[in-house]
Amino acid sequence: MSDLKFKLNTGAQIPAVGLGTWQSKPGEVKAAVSYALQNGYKLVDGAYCYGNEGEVGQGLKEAFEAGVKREDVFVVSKVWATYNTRVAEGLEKSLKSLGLEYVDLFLIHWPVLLNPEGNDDKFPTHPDGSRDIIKDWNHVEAWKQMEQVFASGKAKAVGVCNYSKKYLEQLLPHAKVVPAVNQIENHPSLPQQEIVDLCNQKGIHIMAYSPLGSTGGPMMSAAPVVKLAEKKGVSPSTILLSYHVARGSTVLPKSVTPARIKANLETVKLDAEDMKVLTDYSDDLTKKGELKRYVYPPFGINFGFPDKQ
Ligand SMILES: NC(=O)C1=CN([C@@H]2O[C@H](COP(=O)(O)OP(=O)(O)OC[C@H]3O[C@@H](n4cnc5c(N)ncnc54)[C@H](OP(=O)(O)O)[C@@H]3O)[C@@H](O)[C@H]2O)C=CC1
Ligand SMILES: O=C[C@H](O)[C@@H](O)[C@@H](O)[C@H](O)C(=O)O
Repeated sequence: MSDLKFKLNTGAQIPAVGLGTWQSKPGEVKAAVSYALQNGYKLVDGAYCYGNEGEVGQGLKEAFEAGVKREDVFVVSKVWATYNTRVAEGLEKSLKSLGLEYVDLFLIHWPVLLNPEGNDDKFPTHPDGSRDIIKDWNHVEAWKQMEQVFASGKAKAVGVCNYSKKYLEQLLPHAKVVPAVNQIENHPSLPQQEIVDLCNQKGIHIMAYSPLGSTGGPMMSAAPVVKLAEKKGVSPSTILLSYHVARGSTVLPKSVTPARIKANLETVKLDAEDMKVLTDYSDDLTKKGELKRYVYPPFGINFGFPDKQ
């Protein structure tokens, strides 16, 4: 099902499965990107903050030289929080590293401003080690700049990441361009139904990150996932990835291991009965107050997620 695609509100198509590159180390990520693109992947998800976009660019170049066409690859990058007042500059830096003229999708990585004039380009801190955040900044300002880079044609679509219902409701009344995407952590231990429903209603496509539970893939050992995998005769990772395709979302598994990269492109159809096993699991965790968010960086900000208030 590697050729399965969804439609964005720009009219462009977005692949259902893409390669994640967060924490893919230098020395590994070029090969991972090149291998993925030469083995059926059509989407690569990166970010300035990952510190590896130069190598991601080398992987893209190698794949292009091997015959993969630029127009057949959907490249995603994100503006980092120290660049939220300098979005065009952030995009230029990513384009330069990637060796590209445009990205297919550019996202606000987190709706928070880290001090652009602080003691570090990416992670400025106060003397006590806490993140140097400009507290009175309004995230809608970054969106205004995203609309400008969209108009420039250097980002074929623009969107957000890590937007809760509360943040999206603050943004939408001011948006001339509706975000094409909201990229959020999403898996059966964090279904985020509230924000998924709102995005569906507004025509904002969901990209699901950390689908395996992030580093080490802890979600692969969740009991209902294992049980469903046995029933369907596939691996737990396939179940976790197929869950998003069944929900109409794009899913972003990260791997630098060729066999896993290849395996992660395979999804199976989960019918209503299969999905009920996973939604019952989610509902049970919700009732018990045991939802699990694996990625919650120490910004010290309430982003409005129901599980973190
Ligand atoms: N917008 C945002 O704020 C965020 C975006 N993201 C995006 O989403 C992507 C995916 O999320 P991420 O947090 O990286 O984690 P994932 O949920 O994709 O899990 C990655 C981990 O699972 C392992 N793995 C991958 N495939 C398999 C498999 N088939 N069998 C067993 N183990 C496997 C990987 O190991 P190995 O690599 O060694 O094979 C790695 O340790 C990111 O890389 C990034 O692109 C992620 C977090 C936040
Ligand atoms: O995309 C992945 C994550 O959001 C990652 O970029 C953040 O967790 C970042 O490392 C941070 O510490 O703030």
